Amino acid sequence: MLNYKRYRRVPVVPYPERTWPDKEIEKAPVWCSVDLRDGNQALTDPMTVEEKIEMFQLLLKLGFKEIEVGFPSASQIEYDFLRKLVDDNLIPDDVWIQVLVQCREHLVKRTFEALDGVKNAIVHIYNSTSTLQREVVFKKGKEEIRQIAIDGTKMVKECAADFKGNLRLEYSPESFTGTELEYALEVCEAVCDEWGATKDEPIIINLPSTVEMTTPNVYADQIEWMDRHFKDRKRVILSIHPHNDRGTGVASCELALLAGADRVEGTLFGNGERTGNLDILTVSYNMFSQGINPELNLENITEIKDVYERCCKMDVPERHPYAGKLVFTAFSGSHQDAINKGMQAMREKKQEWWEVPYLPIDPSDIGREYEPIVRINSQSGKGGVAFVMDSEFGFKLPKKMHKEFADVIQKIAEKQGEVAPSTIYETFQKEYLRKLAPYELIRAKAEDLAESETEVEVVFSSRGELKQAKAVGNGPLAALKRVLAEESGMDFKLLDYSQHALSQGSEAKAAAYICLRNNKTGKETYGVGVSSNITRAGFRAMFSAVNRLEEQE
Ligand SMILES: CC(=O)SCCNC(=O)CCNC(=O)[C@H](O)C(C)(C)COP(=O)(O)OP(=O)(O)OC[C@H]1O[C@@H](n2cnc3c(N)ncnc32)[C@H](O)[C@@H]1OP(=O)(O)O
Ligand SMILES: CC(C)C(=O)C(=O)O
Ligand SMILES: [Mg+2]
Repeated sequence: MLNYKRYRRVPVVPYPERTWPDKEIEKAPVWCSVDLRDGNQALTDPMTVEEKIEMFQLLLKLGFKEIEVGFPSASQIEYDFLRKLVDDNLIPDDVWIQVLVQCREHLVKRTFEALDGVKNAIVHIYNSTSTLQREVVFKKGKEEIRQIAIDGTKMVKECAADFKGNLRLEYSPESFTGTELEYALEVCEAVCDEWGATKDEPIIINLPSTVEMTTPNVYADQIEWMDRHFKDRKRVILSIHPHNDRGTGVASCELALLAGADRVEGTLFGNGERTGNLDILTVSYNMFSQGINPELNLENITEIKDVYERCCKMDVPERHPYAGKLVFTAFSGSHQDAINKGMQAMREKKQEWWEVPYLPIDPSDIGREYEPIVRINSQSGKGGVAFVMDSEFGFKLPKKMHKEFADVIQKIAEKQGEVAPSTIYETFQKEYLRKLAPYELIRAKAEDLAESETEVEVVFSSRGELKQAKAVGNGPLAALKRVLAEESGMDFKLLDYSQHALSQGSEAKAAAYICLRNNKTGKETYGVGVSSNITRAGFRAMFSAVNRLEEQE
């Protein structure tokens, strides 16, 4: 039996004054990417300097203005990377470079050496404040732990005196979510005071869920509580740094934004320690899907994914929100049908806003235009097959024909699994366009004899024998029907005819669809013809339908 009794419930914060549940996200926060630090420190194979540069360039392209580039005092690579950014002049003037360091003197000094020449720097210090870490890691009481934070602030202050660029301090009470709120506030206020933070020179107070321990509403309560208890809220930029241990990092972030956070730290695709950091892309695309400008350049998710996979040597899972290979694809019949109808309705209404069942956003808005929205397997239905024929090949099958053709594809799917669009098209050709026996049209001529009287003269092959025949009808198709009824000996009725252009311009082709019913058996079938000449397309469709009827007899 699962030994759940080994675990204790994390106490929630009693905070009935909370206001966040009535709020909405209305604008993007300040984003800070921690890919090159928190993401990088969690990789099996941390990024090389070259990979870090490629990732840095991507982050700039995406529009991040605050980027935590590493922990320069931790290793030579981290140090060298920051130096390369400075020496090669790779940092735009409007970008803040953030670096993480423990509250230890030699590390802070080394960090400032690495920062020499940076125009805008955020020095991020941290120490763990949680009950557990105080006891088992630091073996120190509250006073001493608070002193680590104050001492760290002093160390930064000292080094800052000689720093030439703009400098901002960030302080994180690491493992904030495992810390008593009053105590976390006390430590943060001590840091703010020591630093001398003011409204004009604010400090970043970053409240991480270093380990996600509770449901997102509890994190939101913790953030709102802090937001409303700072002595001087204006001197604080309230930042959050959610992790994703319970798989609810995105929800935690969104609720914490409602609760008053100004700034969000996270990574692309949620890379980071254990189950990762907050996925900034998902939160941003969620905003975008609600008509809010995420203030990041996210038009090409495929490029973002490529760079991420190359630099981090990790794969984005197929079901990952917005980026996963399968997230805009429907396999199941009712979804495909609804998507097909929704897209059609959008086109017909010429509607500006996006509203398609099962597709929260238009995949092409984020660079996902080349992947199929609909893929066919044995769970698919007629709407899906019709969608593929239309979107991939331009054939707008008449509604009544959807089932007939989908039944053919279903049999293939049941035998072999997924059916690729190319196979669907080959089957369509085999079943309709190249259904050339026993009767094949060679050539035909139609001449109007009177207002509703047309004579058709047709040369065709019948079971391999070349034949010629003439007939009159109230239109070319009616006349041709007579020829083929005579030749086949079948009694059939023309139930439906439709056509549409397949392509534009001088090479334009038309597709024609004809539905016949065999009066003896009651069976109905479609035939399809394509030609640059609309009458010939109709004739071909008639031959195709008659051949299919005869096959069924
Ligand atoms: C939640 C997070 O993501 S926090 C960031 C974590 N990231 C990293 O640690 C990656 C980079 N870190 C490193 O490369 C190394 O840890 C270094 C270079 C920073 C430090 O290396 P070392 O001093 O050799 O080892 P280590 O990190 O184990 O040091 C632990 C000591 O620092 C103390 N310490 C840990 N964190 C802090 C802190 N934030 N401030 C002050 N002291 C700290 C510990 O109590 C311990 O002290 P002790 O030696 O008296 O027991
Ligand atoms: C350094 C801090 C902010 C951190 O990464 C965490 O607590 O997760
Ligand atoms: Mg972290």
